[in-house]
Amino acid sequence: MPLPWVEKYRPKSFADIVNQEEAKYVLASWICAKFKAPKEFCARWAKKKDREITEARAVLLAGPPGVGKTTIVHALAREIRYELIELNASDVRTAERLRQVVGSGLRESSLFGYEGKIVLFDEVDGLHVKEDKGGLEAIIDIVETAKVPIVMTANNPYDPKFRPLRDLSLVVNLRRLSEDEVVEVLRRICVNEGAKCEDEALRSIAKSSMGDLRAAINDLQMYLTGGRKMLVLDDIKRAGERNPQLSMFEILDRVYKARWFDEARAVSFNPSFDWEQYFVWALESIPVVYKDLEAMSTAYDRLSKADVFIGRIKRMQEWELLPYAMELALGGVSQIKDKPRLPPFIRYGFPQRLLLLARSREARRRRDALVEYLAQNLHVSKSAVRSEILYVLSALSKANPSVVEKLSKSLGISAVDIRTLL
Ligand SMILES: Nc1ncnc2c1ncn2[C@@H]1O[C@H](COP(=O)(O)OP(=O)(O)OP(=O)(O)O)[C@@H](O)[C@H]1O
Repeated sequence: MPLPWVEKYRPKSFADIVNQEEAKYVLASWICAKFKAPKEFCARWAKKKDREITEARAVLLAGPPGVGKTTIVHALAREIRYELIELNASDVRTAERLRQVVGSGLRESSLFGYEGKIVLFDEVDGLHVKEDKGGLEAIIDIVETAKVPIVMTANNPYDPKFRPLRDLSLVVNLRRLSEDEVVEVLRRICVNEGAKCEDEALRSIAKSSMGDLRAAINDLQMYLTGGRKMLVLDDIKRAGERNPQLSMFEILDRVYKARWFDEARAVSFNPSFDWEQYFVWALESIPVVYKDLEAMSTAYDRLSKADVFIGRIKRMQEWELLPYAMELALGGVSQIKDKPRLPPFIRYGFPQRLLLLARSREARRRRDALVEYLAQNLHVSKSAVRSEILYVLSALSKANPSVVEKLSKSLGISAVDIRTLL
């Protein structure tokens, strides 16, 4: 599977982040005033001296989607060589778990030689004040007591429910990117991918992204899937028309807009059709296309039946069953009784699953490093760690959570790192 370009081109340093200078200066000034940070970094970026900034307990980055809120914190952690502890609304949902993760995570030193830790609460506005009351209170509690930098992000922090959190934090607004800025980033990606992209085509993508760089990059990747090296305005206008090298965007469009069963099934005969990718995309596109619950559930039902076939095919290597799976996954998803009228332009999104896989790469890398570390120190093989020791540890730690703490002390590994393994 290709790496999503939003991850591939996620800026690694402050300098690479496009046009959020004010936010960079404020964040850097805050970090440099209150925490340990490299001199060169502070000399370049810490330009603000206002007390409001240098004394704030936490920073709340606010702004529309896809303008770099999460990216700026990742880049900051890298610049100051801090370990990033990233949490989102679902982690925060149970206050207990939050305390566990953040509490011990902040106490112990890290296995990987970082200078410190920085906590990112991503999308705090994803919290529901009623259901997640404990979560919001826990964040406030942590902001009030923590000794490490805490940064939060939100699309809309002005909701009254966040008042207490807002009062404790320095709110930094990130700007929506201009059309020219988006075009500039897209142009650089085209050059890097060795693709010739017409300026007008990039401008058209930028226009419809409305300042959301993530959406624009996803769109560009969709237009250039399958190793295409050329993009002209006509491609964008024509998306959906016949073309032998179909992008996933076009494949989905053809499947959903097919007028009869055979037309949908015929999409699989196209040389660029990749059924494994199609499954991932179809799974997330169904609710985008079918707003009607009945239609949505029928489509999911057919896709799940196709998936049962795929499971059997993989287990028993009975490839002759593949046509049945394809009929269900293509014709079945497309031809639905009383099918609702579809809009002329459907905005398919890049599958979150692929994005998550890319994002969790770092977590997987760490897990591997830890398994190796345990294997070496306990003088057993890595597979023994994975198949036996982790299992025993997980059972023991459920019965008695202090086991993890003890192990953490005797091996000198952070308890959080151990917990990620269990
Ligand atoms: N200012 C920027 N400069 C360079 N790239 C950016 C910028 N903003 C966004 N991007 C690109 O868009 C992707 C998404 O950005 P990011 O996840 O930081 O957005 P966000 O503001 O946190 O959005 P959301 O609120 O939806 O989480 C990044 O991986 C990066 O490729």
